[in-house]
Amino acid sequence: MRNDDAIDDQTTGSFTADAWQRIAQIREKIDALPLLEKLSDGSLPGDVFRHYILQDTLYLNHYARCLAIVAAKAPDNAQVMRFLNSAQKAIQVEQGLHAGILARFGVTADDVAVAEPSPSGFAYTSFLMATAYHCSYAVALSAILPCFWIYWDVGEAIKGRPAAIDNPYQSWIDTYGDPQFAAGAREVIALTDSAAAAASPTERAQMLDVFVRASQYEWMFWDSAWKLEAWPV
Ligand SMILES: Cc1ncc(CO)c(N)n1
Ligand SMILES: Cc1ncsc1CCO
Repeated sequence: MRNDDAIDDQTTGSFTADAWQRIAQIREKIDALPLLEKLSDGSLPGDVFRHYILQDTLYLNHYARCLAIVAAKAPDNAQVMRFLNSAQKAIQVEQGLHAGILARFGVTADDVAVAEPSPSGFAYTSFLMATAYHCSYAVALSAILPCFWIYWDVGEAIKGRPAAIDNPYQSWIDTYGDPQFAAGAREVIALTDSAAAAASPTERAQMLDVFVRASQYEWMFWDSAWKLEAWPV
């Protein structure tokens, strides 16, 4: 598979190579999601994408803050700047890509301001926030990694399929298929490996736990959009 080749080059036997292997089943299930198949051929129902993008706007809002917390915990200035830069980019995606798409769907800034997170979205961001605040740099880093890595992987997978003409979701595909997004993900992978190399066995076990949990939430986030998930009461 596409990302497994990239890993073989740079990270064989590393923490991230093991972690990536550990979530192989989750990745297969992500690859099989009808939402992604229909997003890549342009046939995804508008209400599903609208639900997804609105939820993802709330998600990126929290995710940017998690990146800022990770930046604050970083052991050196280069890593502080790396994550402050990512936090900024996440907000730019929210205000650029998402605002443009939401406007097309007739969703206003006021609608976004009062939107409620879905149960799955709320669980994912709550987990990331708690981990970023409460845990060490290495563990927090491992929790935020699947967000980069899985989207890089999905972006590559969609790019590898024949492009649909006039796909209404092309701007989304271009964002995550961008080589710059891939480069950012690779950097975070390398930093996570450095942090893991310096971590105790207990801390490394925690790193793996949060990596797997975040990956489960990545699958749930898409699945919940597909089901237009809302609070049952
Ligand atoms: C839920 C989710 N995970 C990852 C990304 C990639 O940034 C995103 N936009 N949303
Ligand atoms: C992870 C992530 N997702 C959208 S923007 C961003 C930060 C890219 O550096």
